[in-house]
Amino acid sequence: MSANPFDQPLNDETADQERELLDATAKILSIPTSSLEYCTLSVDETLRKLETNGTTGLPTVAEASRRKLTYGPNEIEIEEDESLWKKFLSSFVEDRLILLLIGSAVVSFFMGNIDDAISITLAIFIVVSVGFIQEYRSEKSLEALNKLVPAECHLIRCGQESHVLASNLVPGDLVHFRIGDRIPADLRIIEAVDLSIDESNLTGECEPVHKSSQAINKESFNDQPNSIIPISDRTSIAYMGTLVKEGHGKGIVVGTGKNTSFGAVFDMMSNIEKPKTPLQLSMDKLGKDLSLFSFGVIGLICFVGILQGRSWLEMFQISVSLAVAAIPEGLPIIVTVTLALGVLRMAKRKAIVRRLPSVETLGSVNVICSDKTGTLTSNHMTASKIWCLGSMDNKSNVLSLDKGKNSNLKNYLTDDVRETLIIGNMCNNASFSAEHGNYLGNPTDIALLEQLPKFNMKDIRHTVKKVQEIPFNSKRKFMATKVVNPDGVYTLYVKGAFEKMLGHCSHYLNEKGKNEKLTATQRETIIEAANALASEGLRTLAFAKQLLPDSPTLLTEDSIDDLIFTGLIGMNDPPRTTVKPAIEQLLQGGVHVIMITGDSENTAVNIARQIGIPVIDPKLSVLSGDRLNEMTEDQLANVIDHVNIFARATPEHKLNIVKALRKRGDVVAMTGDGVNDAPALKLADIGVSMGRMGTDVAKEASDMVLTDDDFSTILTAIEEGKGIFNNIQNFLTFQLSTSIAALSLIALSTAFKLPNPLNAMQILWINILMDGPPAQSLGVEPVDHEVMKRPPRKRSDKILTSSVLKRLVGTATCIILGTVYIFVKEMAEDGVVTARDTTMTFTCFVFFDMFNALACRHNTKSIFEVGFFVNKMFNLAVGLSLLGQMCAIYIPFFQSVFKTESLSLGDLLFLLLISSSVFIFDEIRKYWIRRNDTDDALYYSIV
Ligand SMILES: Nc1ncnc2c1ncn2[C@@H]1O[C@H](COP(=O)(O)OP(=O)(O)OP(=O)(O)O)[C@@H](O)[C@H]1O
Ligand SMILES: [Ca+2]
Repeated sequence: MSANPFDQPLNDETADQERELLDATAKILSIPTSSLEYCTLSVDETLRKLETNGTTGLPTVAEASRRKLTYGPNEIEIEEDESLWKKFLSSFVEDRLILLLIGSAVVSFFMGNIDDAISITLAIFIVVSVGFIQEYRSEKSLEALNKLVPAECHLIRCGQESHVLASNLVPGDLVHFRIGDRIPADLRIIEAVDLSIDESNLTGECEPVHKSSQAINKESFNDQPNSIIPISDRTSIAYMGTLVKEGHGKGIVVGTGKNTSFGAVFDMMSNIEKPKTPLQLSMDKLGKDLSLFSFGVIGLICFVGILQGRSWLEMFQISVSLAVAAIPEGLPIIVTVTLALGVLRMAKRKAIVRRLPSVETLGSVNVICSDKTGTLTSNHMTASKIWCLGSMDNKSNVLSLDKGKNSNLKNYLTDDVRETLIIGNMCNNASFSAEHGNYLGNPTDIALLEQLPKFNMKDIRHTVKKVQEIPFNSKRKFMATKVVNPDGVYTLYVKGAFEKMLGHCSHYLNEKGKNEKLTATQRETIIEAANALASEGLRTLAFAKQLLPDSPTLLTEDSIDDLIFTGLIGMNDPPRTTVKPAIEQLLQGGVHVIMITGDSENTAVNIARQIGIPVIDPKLSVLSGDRLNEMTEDQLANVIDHVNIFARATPEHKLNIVKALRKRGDVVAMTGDGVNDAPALKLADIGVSMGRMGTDVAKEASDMVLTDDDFSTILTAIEEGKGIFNNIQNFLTFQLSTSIAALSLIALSTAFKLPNPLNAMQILWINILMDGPPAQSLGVEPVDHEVMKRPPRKRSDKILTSSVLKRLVGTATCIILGTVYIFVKEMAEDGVVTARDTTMTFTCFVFFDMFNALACRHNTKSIFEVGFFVNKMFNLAVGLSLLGQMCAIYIPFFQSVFKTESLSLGDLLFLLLISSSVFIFDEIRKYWIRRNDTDDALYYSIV
């Protein structure tokens, strides 16, 4: 186990890619930016130079607006690098098959087949346009994804503190940041408490960098090239986009938007193509395999055709069009568009996917690990009970604070209660925002400040001087502040988890304000009282203090000892209302739900029971951090099956639990909001963070952000994920069956020495239907809510399962038989192939295709059950396709292009009758599957 879970390398592959990138970034970062200048200036010099104030920020709003005009908003824009036209034109030459088609048009032209030349040119234009529009859409929707989570920050301007969008910042602004925040601009740090910042996304250095307000001595970097201080040595600068891993501080904005180091690298990053998702990769591979196969078949057809003495130009045209049609070149694009549209749909349902591959993984999740505070509960703390040893002496005697906002509890203010409240006040970093009319900061801290008025007490932090702070973090589980009173007396105030604190307490404060030695029985009483509070689901904090001789020595974590215990406060943080039903549904769908919390065992068990996480026997189902420390990874993997709750977990424990689960082959989703969740969020197959109350660090580490902070949104996301996967399977069935049918049709007619049933133009039209709108519309089929009742898909499961293949071959056979029947029947009537014959065959194939598309809208459910009107885009696409087909048959211009002629209404009806067979057969198949309810019905293997 590594001491610092943040610096564990998470993935070797990405590490390699990152390294490459970083070499390039290093170059860019050596270009001077404002941070280079300001890191060597003192705090005062910085303030003077930027004409701002270190406590109140910029003096006037007007000044801020003026600067915004000069420097622009604090945003990094991506510039469009190529014009649309250029992109469109280049797509003609990028595809080799299209080039071949153009070649064949040119050849036709010179051979005097002007008709053909025009038709093929037109077809090429349509094929390329449809492809281009789809690709453009996919790009646009991917771009839209990047804008979904805007950055925010704590700004102090004209003495007012507020929470604003980071884009509002201008140079000279004063900002406040704390553990878990993302730095909103390049800042010159003017105040730092135990501050370390993770700059790995800028420098690649995993170890967080310790930062302070100390100016850098320029002289010591004279040996560097151009005497430039390396970016990682500017320790008085906090860079935009980096993450606060420890402590808190204040800084003055010195660079915004493009004038930041992040802005400089971002420009470069935006030109780098995103890695493809596993699904996209496997689609690419499938596409390649199919191409190879099709080329083989087409080559054979062409060869046999020429041997039979057919016109080589005709064979060439047919082959190339067949290649265009049979090769599902649109497949990867449709997959991307489907993923991207799905992701946008999820965004509307409040789940923002930050990494596309997660969508595929969502359907396979079989374990959800969730942190408690802030995820299952809302992290809106209210101090609800207070207990002090002196005034209340046994555990059942507690002072309840939930008596309404205006209640007066002054009469209960014994000395130990007062001191406990004072510690809660002193050992506190929340601040009041006049603009918002409430406190900003850590919810625990806020809850403590909100109690003061009930006792007629005031925030007295301004009356003392804070000299040192050991900030709270999840590993330490306490916070300490050292202050000096006006009379020169130093006092240490400590608050934190009671297990951590009690060991360091030697005395307690009695109700009269006297220190007394703690006896063993009294310790027991404190533990009992703490457990009693926790068993009610309250988050329990202990409070203690110590008078220090006026020693200037710096306090360390280990030197804290010999404290005076004053009391306990139980905080209420009820579960979110939507959590319980969500967990119920998850359990029903075969997903194992585990709570991992930094809170105590009793609190965790109480909350778990409230939200329906099964805790049958607390001895077996609950594991605490201490016991986790003693276990090896294998032991952990063994017990994890029956453990539902991990309590008093550190960030490292959270990470190890996820690791152990993944090692067993589970597909793990981890949900969390805090800095303590970040490493686990990153390691999980899907990290899910809370968008509103969650920290930036957690959001940064996660794959998905829930914008409404609602745990149950995960259900929606999983549902969409499963739905998207089904849709991809469906349009794959559609595309491949059409492709196989077209290919086989030409192959058969060649083999049996029949004339070609479809000409080149017709094949290209079919290609547009198959690769274009109808296929795409299958990708946006609304989710069937029943997917949630099915078990998760296995990670290793292929997208083309054997049942998909069976269905595909069956459908293709049906289409081939029907079309061949029409062709042979029409031909037999007059013995020669006329325009009417091919028109009939062509129309028959197109009708088949449309019925096939209809059947492919669902893999197991009857369309009558799914409903004909739920997928509007599908109806539109099919409607337009049919309209197009009618144009091809009845409009003279297109008749000459497609070499068709008008059909009678009777003909059309007859064709509809024949082609509906593919739909009817598939309905029968669905009925049969559902009646037998075989594994096939699930389409997936059971986990
Ligand atoms: N601001 C704070 N100051 C001092 N102690 C705190 C503070 N916040 C929390 N604690 C104590 O530390 C404990 C653990 O907190 P931690 O952040 O590790 O997890 P958590 O937020 O309680 O739970 P979860 O991991 O479910 O979010 C809390 O139970 C509480 O006793
Ligand atoms: Ca949390």
